[in-house]
Amino acid sequence: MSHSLQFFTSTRAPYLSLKKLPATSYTWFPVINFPTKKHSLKIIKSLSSDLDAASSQVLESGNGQTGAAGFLSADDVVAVPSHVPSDSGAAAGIDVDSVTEAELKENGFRSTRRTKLICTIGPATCGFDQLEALAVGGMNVARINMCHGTREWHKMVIERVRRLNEEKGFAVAIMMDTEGSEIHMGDLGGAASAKAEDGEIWTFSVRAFGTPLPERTINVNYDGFAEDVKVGDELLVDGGMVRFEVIEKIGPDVKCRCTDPGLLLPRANLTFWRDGSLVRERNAMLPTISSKDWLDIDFGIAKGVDFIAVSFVKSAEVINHLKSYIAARSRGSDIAVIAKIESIDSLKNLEEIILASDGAMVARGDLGAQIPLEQVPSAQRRIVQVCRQLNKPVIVASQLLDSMIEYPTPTRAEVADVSEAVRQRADALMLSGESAMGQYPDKALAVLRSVSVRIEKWWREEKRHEAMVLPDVGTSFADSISEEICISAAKMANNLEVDALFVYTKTGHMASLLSRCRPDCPIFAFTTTTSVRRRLNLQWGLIPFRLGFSDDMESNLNKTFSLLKARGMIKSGDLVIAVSDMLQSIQVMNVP
Ligand SMILES: Nc1ncnc2c1ncn2[C@@H]1O[C@H](COP(=O)(O)OP(=O)(O)OP(=O)(O)O)[C@@H](O)[C@H]1O
Ligand SMILES: CC(=O)C(=O)O
Ligand SMILES: [K+]
Ligand SMILES: [Mg+2]
Repeated sequence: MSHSLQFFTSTRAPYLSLKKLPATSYTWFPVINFPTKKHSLKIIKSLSSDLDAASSQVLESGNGQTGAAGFLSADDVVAVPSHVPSDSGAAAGIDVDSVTEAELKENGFRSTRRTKLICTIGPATCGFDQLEALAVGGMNVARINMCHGTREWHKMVIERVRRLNEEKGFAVAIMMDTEGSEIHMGDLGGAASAKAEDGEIWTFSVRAFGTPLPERTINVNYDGFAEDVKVGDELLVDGGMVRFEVIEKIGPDVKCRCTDPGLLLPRANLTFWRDGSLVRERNAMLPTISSKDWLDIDFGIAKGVDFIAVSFVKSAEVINHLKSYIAARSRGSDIAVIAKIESIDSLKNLEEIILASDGAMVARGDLGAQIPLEQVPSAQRRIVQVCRQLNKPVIVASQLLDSMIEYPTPTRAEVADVSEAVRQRADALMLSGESAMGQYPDKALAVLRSVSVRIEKWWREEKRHEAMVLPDVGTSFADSISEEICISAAKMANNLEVDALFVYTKTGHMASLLSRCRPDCPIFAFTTTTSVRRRLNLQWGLIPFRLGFSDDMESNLNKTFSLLKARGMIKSGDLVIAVSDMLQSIQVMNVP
């Protein structure tokens, strides 16, 4: 197969494009930014081996710096494979993914994206190439939702993400999201969806049916359902996507009339309301972590997932319990526990839950089914603020770009919602159905990316940061020193307009303290293990590198400078502030 080489013009410069290859496997490099003549030739040659003779002659005569026989000039942009094999991190002694590297080289430090992006993986994105496209598009964390799919399927996704990291140098972390034991519908007997029309009578039942299910019948997972509901209650599917009114109870069957028609999806969440409030009968006693969840958690520990997100957390106790369970089972590797805030109880006990957790998720889908919708934005704002104060990463999730499940562009309202989450400086934004089963997963990710970068830039330029009181979160004197160092270093970085903050951290703690300050410049976080590197990938503004380093900061810095310089990621004269876990000091220096 030969690939044709094309020029097409844009407002900026002529671009070279490689046809017949998926655009996602390429990174666009401006020619002037090729770090060395040797580097550019290597890239060009590795491409040209696939090109037809005429095009490859053109390319082989080019050196990328001075123009190729009149074809390449300093403003041209060429596509290069987004992973250049000879550039692999391990060989060079430092691991960073090729996408971040290209972004740093192309746009400079200031323009790198600070907000992290999470994609829920589903049927639309579980192929290796699809996962790679998401990683190239900026996915920092892949989420698997244990509500859906089989264990075999989850295993396959985890293995593919790990292989992607190993082969292509990414640090995509894996988040496993538990099912939880709230009330939900069954799987619709295998159907992808079912349409409920206005006025139709449907039966909700706890009885076990064979497949196919009787017509207009829905299974409910909670045995006490028929006893707890009353005639006249309102039954909300997925927080109001479809509504029913309970008209009759016949033993285990509950007959309901559809009052708001819509699409029923498998395993959709169910809530029932009486006199305008959510009814919480015995179901409030259901365990947060069900027996099925414990099996899933064992699976997650065995597979070494990076994060476990716990659905419908009600108290700090369940988080503490899970953390000690993980500590006992997975010696050495520590899996971070994320509390999903999606119930009334979790809002009541917010501070203590977040304090006990390693991070939180504003799970707006279910939250909006439990509290009035108009209260969701203020709850989001409060959760983001508490997390930042307590130094825990926070994720804003659900319906960010819901219309993109079906359409290639977002609504203006969705863009405004994403902008607000970025403006609140949440650590991460999450795609759900948009990436799991939508038509345009890559486009949705690209929207999150471009809106994040734009809003972050605007906010930096306008210097509009909300000054937030950052209380002392350390429990020891040494912790307090680290906090003070990070707060001072971030302030100095802003005032001196430095190019980057460097942090050398074994556990990642010092990096998170710097991230909490949300400085203007990016934070290069150097850590010794790949697992800490992956975990740091959830936190605002951190560019995680894996690097072997010692307690001698002088030699660490020299090593870092020479490695990053060799790869064109920093240059002589760049102003850097360095802090470390080992040495409690702040160093300000120009790259030699
Ligand atoms: N592994 C999967 N297999 C099939 N479909 C999936 C999978 N993961 C997600 N989906 C689809 O994407 C939709 C949105 O995903 P999402 O993770 O938000 O689930 P959810 O059912 O809304 O539950 P949750 O409240 O836990 O987020 C789901 O309703 C489902 O249709
Ligand atoms: C993400 C999730 O669980 C929710 O929004 O409900
Ligand atoms: K879930
Ligand atoms: Mg939920």
